[in-house]
Formats: sequence, C-alpha cells, structure tokens
Amino acid sequence: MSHTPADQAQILAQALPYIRKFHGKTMVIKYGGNAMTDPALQKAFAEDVVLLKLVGINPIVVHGGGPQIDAALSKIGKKGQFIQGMRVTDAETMDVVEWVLGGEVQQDIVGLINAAGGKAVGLTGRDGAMIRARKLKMLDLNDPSVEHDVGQVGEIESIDPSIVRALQDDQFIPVVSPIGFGPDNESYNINADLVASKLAEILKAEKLMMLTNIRGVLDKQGELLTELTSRRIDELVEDGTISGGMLPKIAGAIDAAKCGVNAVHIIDGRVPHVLLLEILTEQAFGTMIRSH
Ligand SMILES: Nc1ncnc2c1ncn2[C@@H]1O[C@H](COP(=O)(O)OP(=O)(O)O)[C@@H](O)[C@H]1O
Ligand SMILES: CC(=O)N[C@@H](CCC(=O)OP(=O)(O)O)C(=O)O
Repeated sequence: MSHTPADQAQILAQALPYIRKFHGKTMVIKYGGNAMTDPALQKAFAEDVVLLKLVGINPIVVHGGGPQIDAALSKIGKKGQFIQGMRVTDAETMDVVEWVLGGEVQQDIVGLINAAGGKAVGLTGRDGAMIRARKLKMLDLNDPSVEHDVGQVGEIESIDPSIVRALQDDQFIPVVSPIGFGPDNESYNINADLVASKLAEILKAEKLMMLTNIRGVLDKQGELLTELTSRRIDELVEDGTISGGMLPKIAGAIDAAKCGVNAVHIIDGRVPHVLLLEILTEQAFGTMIRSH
C-alpha cells in the first residue's frame, strides 16, 4: 500500500511534538544480539539512531551479542552454557567474549552508524575507566542457599559516565560493549541488559529501550503483556513465565524504572524502524515496565 503525499505529510508532522519533547534528552538503546542478525534491519536501526541524533536527541547504544559469541565458541568446539540468563564464563570464554563484543560486533555497529551519516565511537567498559565490576555472586532463584559459580561474569560496581557524556556533547554516538574491569585489571563479562539499565539510570535517561527478538514480555498463553509492574514481574518470575535471557532484561528494566528512568520499554527489534516508531510517533510497541 502506498501513501498519498497528504498521508506522508501527516506522518512526518506527527513527529514534531515528540521531537520538541525529547530534544536534548538522552535515550539509552540496548541492541540485543538476537535483534541484530538481519542486514536490512541493522541498516534501519543505524538510520534511526542517526536520525535521532540529527533532531537533537542523544542516543547511547549498548549492544549485546550472545548469538555471535555462541557462534565464535562453536568454532573452537565449545558450547555456550547459561545459568539464569548469564553465560558461564571461564578464562577461554572471556577471551572470546572480549574479542567478539569489543571487536567484530561493536565495529559492525559503529560502521553501520557511520555509513548512515553519524559519527559513532566504540567503547568497552575499560575506556574512560567507565565500568568497574566485581565477580557476580549468583544465588539460585528458587533456593537462595545455593550459589552458582558462573566464572568471570561481573556485576557492576560503579559506572563513571564522563566519557559517554563528553562524546554525546560533542556530536558523537557512543556504542558501548558490556565489558567491565576489576581491581586487578581483570576483565568481566557483564550482561548487556544490566549495563544498559545502569547507564540509563546514571545518565538520568529519558528512555531505556531494549530491542530484542520477541514482541515483548509474553504471558503463559503467549499473549503480549503491554504493561508490567514490579509486583506482577515478581509473580511471573516466580511461576517460571519469565525465564532465560528475559530474566536479566526484566531485572534491568525494573531497576531502571525504579531509579527514575521515565520510560522503560522492551520492544521487538524485528520490526523495521521500531525505534523511530516508538519514539517519534503515537504508536506503542512491546512491554512498558512501570516501577509500581
Ligand atoms: N515471558 C517471556 N516473554 C518473552 N520472552 C521470554 C519470556 N521468558 C523467556 N523469554 C526468552 O527471552 C528471550 C530474550 O532474551 P535474549 O535471548 O537474551 O535476547 P537479547 O539477545 O535480545 O538480549 C526471548 O527470545 C525468549 O526466548
Ligand atoms: C554474562 C552474560 O551473559 N553476558 C552476555 C553478554 C552479551 C549479551 O548480553 O548479549 P545479548 O544482549 O545478545 O543477550 C553473554 O556472554 O552472552
């Protein structure tokens, strides 16, 4: 179906109040590894990020890369193993994680944003001494007396956002890989959802948008839950409706919502230009997370 010029004008004009409202605001965008597998979608994502920057909104991209790490591990005969949504990370896996996230995945995104006319800068948590981490102490969700050893998986101790602020104030688009460093300069593999949510909190972002490969959070029947509160989330985790990779995502989302990020959304990265549609039109996608 093609649009008439009047339709097109109406669609474009719809963006004006949103551009006015969000001008100068920071938006943290979590770009999930599962959402970045299709080249046409990747190009559309990069175009959206550049358009946002050009209309005066400050996008900060935090990327994942779970499937890309899995592919690299399988080349060396290793299989990715996850506990409660976190990759068990031995020393060899950590090398692969750093190489894949901080290298190939990050530079692909930087390249696509630059090709769309933006100026992207790739960073890991080491750059600008941004993400300090310590070894994650993971307790079993069902039996907290059981502790799981997930190796070099980090939890965030602190984030110093000054490098990101300096870049965004200077027309650059930061693209952050979720790798932190510890007191002995050791590397930590941190779930990208948790980095995105903490960064959104610290930057007092207007929005946190988590792009993934599913419509949003689904209930037991597979229906989309358009809004979720903290209490409902606890129930859904407890009864096993939320599991796997959705666990860190929802934990990060609720933390960000409680810590003052105005709007937290888990949205479908398989929809072309979902960022523009979500930010600059009346349409709503996916699941919105509310603090209460
Ligand atoms: N209740 C749920 N609703 C939606 N997805 C869920 C749910 N519980 C578990 N998941 C899983 O979480 C996945 C998203 O997490 P993940 O694979 O880590 O994505 P990403 O790479 O985008 O971070 C979904 O594809 C789905 O398999
Ligand atoms: C500790 C941990 O699980 N780290 C993740 C980091 C990448 C990530 O979060 O990627 P997605 O957003 O694509 O899931 C991992 O190793 O897969």
